[in-house]
Amino acid sequence: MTFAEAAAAIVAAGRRMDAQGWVPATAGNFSARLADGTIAVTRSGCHKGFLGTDDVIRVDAAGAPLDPGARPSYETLLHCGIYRRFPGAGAVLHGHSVANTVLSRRAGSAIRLAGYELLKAFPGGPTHDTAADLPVVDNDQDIARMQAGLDALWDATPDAPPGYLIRCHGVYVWGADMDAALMRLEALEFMLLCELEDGRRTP
Ligand SMILES: CSCCC(=O)C(=O)COP(=O)(O)O
Ligand SMILES: [Zn+2]
Repeated sequence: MTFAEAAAAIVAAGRRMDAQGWVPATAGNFSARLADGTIAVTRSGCHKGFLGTDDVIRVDAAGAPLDPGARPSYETLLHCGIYRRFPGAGAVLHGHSVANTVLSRRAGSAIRLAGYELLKAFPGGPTHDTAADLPVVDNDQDIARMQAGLDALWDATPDAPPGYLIRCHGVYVWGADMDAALMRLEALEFMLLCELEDGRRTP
């Protein structure tokens, strides 16, 4: 994928996520892996529903901007951590929805999603009759330290699903390309909203 293609896909993903209310204020960040191993990632601090292609920045695999004056997402190292660990990851999405934020506040170290038809959007075969334990990690303003915790988690759980929640913060999801990442994110947010609604009805 070229930088221009990645930037266009990132801008479109931002509009789509904003339409769902998943990137309030300046929340969220998105990226795509480029053919040469560098990464296209959103600029820090802008509204992700109104991105232009000049709000997409190129960084190296360690997160350093190729243009030293550019300010990539504060959470760029989490994107780099996903690309480093998962060679099949081509795009990463991060959003702050009500469902993922509320559920992560109540959760322990994982949220079990079981029996949903939409689990077919995740690895594990073409069946709903399965479960995914979505990791929940504590929020930390030290992003490198948070990534070190995620690396330890993935070492211990190599079959973890392609996503995780950060407590009281948001979700990260990835896929082979932007369309696959968006499909997973939509499936995951749907299931999380079901869990939230279910919890509201349960006394
Ligand atoms: C107001 S949102 C706080 C930062 C954050 O969690 C986020 O997703 C956006 O940060 P970025 O640096 O990528 O704009
Ligand atoms: Zn965030």
